Amino acid sequence: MQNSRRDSRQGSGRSSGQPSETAAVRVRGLRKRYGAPRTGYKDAVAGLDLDVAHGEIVAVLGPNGAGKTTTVEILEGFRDRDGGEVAVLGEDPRRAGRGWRARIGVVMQDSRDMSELTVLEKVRATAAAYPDPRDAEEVVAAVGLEQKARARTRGLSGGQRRRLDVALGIVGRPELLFLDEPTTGFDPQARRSFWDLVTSLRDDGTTILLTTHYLDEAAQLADRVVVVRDGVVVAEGTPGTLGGPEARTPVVTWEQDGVRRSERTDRPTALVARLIAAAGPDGEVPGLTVTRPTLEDVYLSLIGESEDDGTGPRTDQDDDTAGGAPAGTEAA
Ligand SMILES: Nc1ncnc2c1ncn2[C@@H]1O[C@H](COP(=O)(O)OP(=O)(O)OP(=O)(O)O)[C@@H](O)[C@H]1O
Repeated sequence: MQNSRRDSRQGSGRSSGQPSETAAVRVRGLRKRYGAPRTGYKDAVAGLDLDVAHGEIVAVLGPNGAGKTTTVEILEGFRDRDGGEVAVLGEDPRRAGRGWRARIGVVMQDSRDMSELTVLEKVRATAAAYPDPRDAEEVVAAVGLEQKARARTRGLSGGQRRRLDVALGIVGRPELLFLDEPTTGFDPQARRSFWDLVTSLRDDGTTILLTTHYLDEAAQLADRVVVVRDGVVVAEGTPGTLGGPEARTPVVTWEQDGVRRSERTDRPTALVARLIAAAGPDGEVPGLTVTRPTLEDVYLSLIGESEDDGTGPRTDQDDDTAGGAPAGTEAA
C-alpha cells in the first residue's frame, strides 16, 4: 500500500526543479565554510541545491562529513550560512520568527537533554509551546514509549532517548519535519515501528526531510533520495531510479568449466535462455543467478565506495551553532 502510494506520487512530477512557490524547502547555491586562519578552512557545503515539495519525503544520503547535518541545521535556523539562498516554508531561516518555528519539527542528531522530568512531562511541556499540538500521551504511545511514560528522561537507554527526541519533534504537529539520523540506536523492531510512524505522518500531509545512513530506510520511506558528497548534490532520484538505467542493469552470473563468469545485460532473460540452451541434457546452469543492483549498490558506486571523507574526527573548535537548542525549542 505504501509503495503504491509512493509510485503514484512519483508520477505526480513533484521532484527537484518544480516551481519554487510550491516547494516546502528551496535551496540554491548553499555554502558553509568552517575553520580559522590558524587551523585552515573546510568547505562543508560547497554550492548545494535542494528542493522538497509539500507532502514529500526526501532522504539525504552521503558519507560521513558530506555536509548533511550542516545543511539541515542551516535549514532549521540553528546554524548560519556563508552563501546561497534558502527558503523554508517560504521564509529565510536566518530571519524567521516564532510563528515559523512552530510550523517546523526538529529531531537533531545530538540531543543532550538530561532532564529530571518524566517522558510524559517532557512531551507535555514541549507541546505547551505550540498553538495546535498533538495529544502528548498519544505521541508517547506512537513512539513506543508507553511503558516509560513515567520514567525520568535521564534514565532512558540510547534508543529510548532517540524515540523521545522523535516524540518532541512531532508533538507540535509540524508541517515540515527534519529528521537527522532518527533511527540511530534503534533495535530492528523499533525501526520498523518508526517507519510506520513516519508513513502515518506523511499520510497526514507532513513534509519530511530525513538524513540517514540506512539505505533500507531510505528505500522504504523516501519519495526521492538526494546523494550529497563533498558538500554538493551528486545524484538524485526515486529510490528505484537513482543512478539512471545504466546503474540498474542486471548482472547474470554462472559457472562455466569451473570458472565463475558474469555479464551485465539489460536483457537477462535472453542471456539465461542462451545459457540453458547451451547447458547439458538436464538444462542446469551451475551457479546461475540474476541480480539487480540495490539502492545500496548504486549509492556506493555514486560515492566511490568511500564511507569517510578522511578529515578525521569532528571538533567543535568552530562550533557556531546558534544556541544548540533541543528539539522543538526556540533557537537563541
Ligand atoms: N562545528 C564544526 N566545526 C568545524 N568543522 C565542522 C563542524 N561541523 C562540521 N564540521 C565539518 O564539516 C564537514 C561536514 O560535516 P557534517 O556534520 O555536516 O557532515 P555529515 O554529512 O552530517 O556527516 P555525518 O554523516 O558523519 O553526520 C565535516 O568535514 C566536519 O568535520
